[in-house]
Amino acid sequence: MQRLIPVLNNDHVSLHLISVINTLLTAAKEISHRLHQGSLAGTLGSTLDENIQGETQKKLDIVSNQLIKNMLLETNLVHAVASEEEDFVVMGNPDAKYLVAYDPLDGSSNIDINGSVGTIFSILEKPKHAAEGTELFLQTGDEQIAAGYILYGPSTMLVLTTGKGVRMFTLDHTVGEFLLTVDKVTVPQDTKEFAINMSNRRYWTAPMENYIADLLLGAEGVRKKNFNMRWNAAMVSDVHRVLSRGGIFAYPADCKNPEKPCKLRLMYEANPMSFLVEQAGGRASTGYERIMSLQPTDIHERVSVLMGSRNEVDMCLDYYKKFKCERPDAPNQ
Ligand SMILES: O=P(O)(O)OC[C@H]1O[C@](O)(COP(=O)(O)O)[C@@H](O)[C@@H]1O
Ligand SMILES: [Mg+2]
Ligand SMILES: [Mg+2]
Repeated sequence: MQRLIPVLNNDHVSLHLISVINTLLTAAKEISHRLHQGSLAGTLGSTLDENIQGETQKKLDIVSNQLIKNMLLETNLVHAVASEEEDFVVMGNPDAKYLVAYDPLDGSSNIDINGSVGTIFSILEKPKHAAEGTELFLQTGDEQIAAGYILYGPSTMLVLTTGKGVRMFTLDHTVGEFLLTVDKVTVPQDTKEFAINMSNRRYWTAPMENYIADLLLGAEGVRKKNFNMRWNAAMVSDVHRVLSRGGIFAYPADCKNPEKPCKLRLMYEANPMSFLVEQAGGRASTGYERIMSLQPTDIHERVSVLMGSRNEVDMCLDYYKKFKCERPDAPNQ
């Protein structure tokens, strides 16, 4: 089985970018180890702090964030980082060209129940025009030069794209290396599986309400087939299932809280996952726009997300065209 670095060398990925990715993996191996130790490592549970988005931080959110940030900045190859757990952009080497946006621990409500969690990352280059701080990161998803996630499940996996398809690697704990296990990830175009938090149903807008209602009618309804539902409450593991066997994953804008119509973050959740899904032949949209075409306005902004099997996402988008309604999210909110 091939190791990560020769695979990236074969793809002509620059040595500096390989080094940045490898540094993320060094941090991920440490996070994986701490997760495996569970309560024994003394790092489970919550802190008394909240992040800038008002969410309670788990101890492992903080530990994972520190590990990734410190290791990336120590390479001297990173110009700046933006993290879910950092209020502001953290500057690194002024002469370096890489920008890394990351969600250090995704699905963190799963930590205390020994469920799957992950780390998501998106790598950009410093823009050609002069920019500082937040402004550096305000680039569309199409500008990403690499993106991926590490899934800490029964095995620890890296799923990576550098714009030449998607590959999956599995951490071999005996040698401490990520080995190539799926060379060309392809999302099946059709599916009978959907992933959405059904408890939000009463807050959905008409397009999603009607789309899911038709899925639930199964073989007796207009879709003429039975659908199954899965929800892990960790985007990494829900999208991993979609990349592995197809499906549609949705966290749409809703009317639950007018101050916060969307849950998932554009820069370090939606964009990197969209890059992977599109590179694997799937589709990623807000319901109205292609996610990777959105012009970000803030590093922590949130966005409506529908992604997965191409034909199923297109079917869902037909409902967005058919059922006109007021959008709870203004574009780019
Ligand atoms: O709790 P809900 O509404 O099911 O939301 C689950 C979603 O929230 C998230 O956990 C948010 O990520 P964080 O844990 O990084 O804040 C996603 O991974 C997941 O898809
Ligand atoms: Mg997350
Ligand atoms: Mg997180």
